[in-house]
Amino acid sequence: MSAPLLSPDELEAALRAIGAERYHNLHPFHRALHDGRLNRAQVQAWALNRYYYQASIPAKDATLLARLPTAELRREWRRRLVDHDGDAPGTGGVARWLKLTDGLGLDRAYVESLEGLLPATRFAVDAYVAFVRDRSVLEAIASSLTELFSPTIISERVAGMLRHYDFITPETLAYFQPRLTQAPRDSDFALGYVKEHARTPEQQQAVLGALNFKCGVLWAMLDELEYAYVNPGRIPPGAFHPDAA
Ligand SMILES: O=C(O)c1cc(C(=O)O)c2c(n1)C(=O)C(=O)c1cc(C(=O)O)[nH]c1-2
Repeated sequence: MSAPLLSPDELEAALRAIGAERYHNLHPFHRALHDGRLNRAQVQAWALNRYYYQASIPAKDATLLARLPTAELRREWRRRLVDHDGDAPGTGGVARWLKLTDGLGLDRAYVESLEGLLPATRFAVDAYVAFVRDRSVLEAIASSLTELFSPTIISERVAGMLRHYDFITPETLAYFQPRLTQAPRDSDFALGYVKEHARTPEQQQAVLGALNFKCGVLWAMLDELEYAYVNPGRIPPGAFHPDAA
């Protein structure tokens, strides 16, 4: 049966339903991270792997920026590059993420070298960048819509980690504070764009597929963190090893 044409609000409801079912706040590794059930080495592994996601976001936004057809859209999207890369050395989200890995006692050169990444982190992040590069502008914009759900998880994470881990301070979690305003601004824009431009059932299904894909990217990263560092705790050869940190 072919998919029905949804009203813009029905499309939004369908997108939100995907988040409610599939967003990575539901993953057991995140639950353990936020509830204080991980040790310092496991938190280090999470931050080290997430660094690759953070560092790749501006590259994925740059590939999309190049394809946006109007100055208005490019102006809107280029803010994301500045948010992540900053406008001077030591500023921006990626630099703030390195404050987190510093605060956890990881060597900065080791983090930036990407040598300790889990294979699935690399595959998942690279797949996200390739998706945004290769799919339609509509799907590329829709794939950023996980950010609709991130303020809730970020609030939970900051409160939970500060409460449960004595090695975490407000300074090390400074990455997250600006995201609480940046993410809603960005996702409101992306949601408005998608509601306006997904006008056929095929386009709407493509948008929903893009969000499903992106939820899978985030979920797959946590699956391998769980497998490697929690249960059964089988670390792939060459990946970050707590004893070596
Ligand atoms: O902490 C999180 O759980 C979380 C999730 C997401 C997301 O849902 O993709 C992003 C971020 N953080 C984030 O910090 C960020 O800069 C970001 C950019 C994007 C994107 O797809 O363009 N997602 C996310």
